[in-house]
Amino acid sequence: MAELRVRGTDTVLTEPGAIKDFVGAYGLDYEVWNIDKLHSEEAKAVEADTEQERILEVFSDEIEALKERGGYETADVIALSPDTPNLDDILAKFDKEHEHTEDEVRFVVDGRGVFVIHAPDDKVFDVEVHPGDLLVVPEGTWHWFELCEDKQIKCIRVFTSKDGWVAHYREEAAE
Ligand SMILES: CSCCC(=O)C(=O)O
Ligand SMILES: [Fe+2]
Ligand code: NI
Repeated sequence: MAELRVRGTDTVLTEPGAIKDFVGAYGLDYEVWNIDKLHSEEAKAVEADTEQERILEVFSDEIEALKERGGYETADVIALSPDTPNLDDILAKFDKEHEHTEDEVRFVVDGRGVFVIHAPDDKVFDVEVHPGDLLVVPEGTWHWFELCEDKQIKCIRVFTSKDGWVAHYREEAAE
């Protein structure tokens, strides 16, 4: 389950309902999917050419419902680890404050990471996400992303349009 920490305060939320309510006030969405599905006999029997395809198949019901709800079109799986080539270059795209012109929809399959949200009221809060956590950061929300010390995450990403995922950095906006 996720852990939400409000910077500069003692506020730490771990109860999914409390996290959902807190982020909901800023237009974000948080929910928990049954990650155990991935390790079920049924999931293991899923015919797929790649692990990514198997993951997308196992969670196809949840993904389709999400697409329906949010008007999203496509989904893929991103996996980052210390073995990822050019990991630092990839992380450098995520770890500076930025926004997107479409929602950022991430479901954690393995590992963990921290989405740092810079809210319009200047509150800054960390949402550390773990396997089973779904977080939707709505378009236009200023945020950044960091891996934890284990530098490992595997996420389903759901997009409105693949080229929608372009980061618009705060510096650009300041120009
Ligand atoms: C593992 S998803 C990385 C975070 C991201 O896509 C973003 O911040 O735009
Ligand atoms: Fe982002
Ligand atoms: Ni957890």
